[in-house]
Amino acid sequence: MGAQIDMTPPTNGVPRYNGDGPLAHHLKAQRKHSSPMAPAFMVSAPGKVIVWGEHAVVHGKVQSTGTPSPHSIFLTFPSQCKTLWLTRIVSPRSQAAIAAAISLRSYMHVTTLSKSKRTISLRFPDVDLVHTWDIDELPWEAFRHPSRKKNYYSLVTELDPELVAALQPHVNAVSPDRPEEIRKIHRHSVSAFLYLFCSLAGPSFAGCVYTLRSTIPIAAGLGSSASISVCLAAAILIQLRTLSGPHPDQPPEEARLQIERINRWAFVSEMCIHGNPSGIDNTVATQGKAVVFQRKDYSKPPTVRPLWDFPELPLLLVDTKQAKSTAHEVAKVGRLRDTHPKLVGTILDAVDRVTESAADVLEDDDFDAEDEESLRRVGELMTINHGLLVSLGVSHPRLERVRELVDHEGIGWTKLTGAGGGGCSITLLRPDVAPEKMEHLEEQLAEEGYRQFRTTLGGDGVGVLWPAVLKNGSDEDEEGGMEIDLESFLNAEGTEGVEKLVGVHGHGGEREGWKFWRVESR
Ligand SMILES: Nc1ncnc2c1ncn2[C@@H]1O[C@H](COP(=O)(O)OP(=O)(O)O)[C@@H](O)[C@H]1O
Ligand SMILES: C[C@@](O)(CCOP(=O)(O)O)CC(=O)O
Repeated sequence: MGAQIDMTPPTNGVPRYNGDGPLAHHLKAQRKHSSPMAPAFMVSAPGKVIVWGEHAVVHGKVQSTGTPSPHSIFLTFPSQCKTLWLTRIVSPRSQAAIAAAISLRSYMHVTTLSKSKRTISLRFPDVDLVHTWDIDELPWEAFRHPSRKKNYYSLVTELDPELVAALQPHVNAVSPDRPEEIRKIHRHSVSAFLYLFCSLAGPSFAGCVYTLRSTIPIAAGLGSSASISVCLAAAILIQLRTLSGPHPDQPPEEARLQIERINRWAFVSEMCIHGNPSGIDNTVATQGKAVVFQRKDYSKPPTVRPLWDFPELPLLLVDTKQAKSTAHEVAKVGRLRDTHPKLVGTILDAVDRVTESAADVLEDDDFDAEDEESLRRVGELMTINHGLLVSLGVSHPRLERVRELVDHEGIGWTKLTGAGGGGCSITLLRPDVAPEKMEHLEEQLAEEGYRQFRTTLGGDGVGVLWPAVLKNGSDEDEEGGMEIDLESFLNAEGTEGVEKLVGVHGHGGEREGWKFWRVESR
């Protein structure tokens, strides 16, 4: 039997670790010193990209109108502060899009404090946020009122305004002297944390420090907020011992149940950050792999169909650093469709066909991520989707430049991802690309001011490192591994340093220590 986090009631507020190998060795050593404190542990969750179907998923089979009519519904995208009035055309179904996890991730380190320390701290250096609250001063009365009290398995689909109000003084106490644009970012992260913490924990919860570092660019359409939301939800649920995994022998159904529990609370955190999120980003960040999502009824969240067996594919992600506005690009496509309804309708239908074909190819039993022909089919569908997005007018010269450079080197298949008009592009890399070609491309991109990430598509979702001990190629490996303490985590240099210190992937693939809920069906 493999190592696992034990669900049976523990003695000191964290799951027990039950297994052999370096982690068990480390824990035994800890027990010998009879430390009353729970060991530090880590959680991690990925960002995401939209691979096929953006814009069609918004405009497909619905027509945007400038002003509301009695037949309109109000569609809000609070994250982008945008609103659209959409009038439904009689349509049996809307169009779909596919979003997939990427290997850029957030990492959260959780340290439990000694019993006498009754404080909770957040340390989020990426956004320059540090704050400590006294546990006894949090608004427990409001959150534990019988009419409001939630359980770890509750499905919460909207925020309770009274609870939001009860948290306000504790949110407003953060960073009072910082400029408003920074305070806004801090308010989002802090509200998400406090809402989850007060909903799930209680006044007797152990004092702790939650430290987060992320390798995902913030506000670039790569799901950074969902990724931190999943980390927060997973960390607190683990501390509450409400999760039995992950462990290698776990059946996929059990693993999916566990991640659904995390996903529900990550969605609550996303609501604190975005107001009315679709739920796609947190779903992808929790379960990893990819999802097909479709908006059938605009008054409800989209339907989401997981692609549990989506393969891991090599990807070059390029950030144009060109600011984009999702609202602007969505409205632009809406206007184009109003002017040329049939033509644009046909293009949007074609995008839908591409998405459908992609799902078919990827779900085909014969698909092999190592096989050139299989990759070519997926790549071509990306190229076609990009061409259709160009014809909708949502590309940008900076995005076209990336495509041009990649095509010139013959390195892979490129498309813009997300709203376009700037933002990021993704390139599916051909197998066996000559290293010098890759180097040349990377040099050119760097020279022209692009930020680039070598990543993979369709990787793991939420992961757990319990306790926070990893083999890092040091002498300590023989002793079971190196303990990741708060200081080394905070001092890791840049995103590369974070990856090197705690990344879920080492150079030779997955790193021993990190565990994932395995959701694949084969
Ligand atoms: N590394 C991080 N540390 C702290 N908070 C973060 C981090 N990444 C994202 N966030 C939170 O998520 C918000 C970004 O959400 P959003 O603008 O939708 O970007 P994205 O599209 O990347 O999710 C930030 O304002 C912040 O509150
Ligand atoms: C254009 C659209 O289809 C994707 C927008 O993605 P992003 O804001 O770039 O992550 C809009 C949407 O689906 O809400």
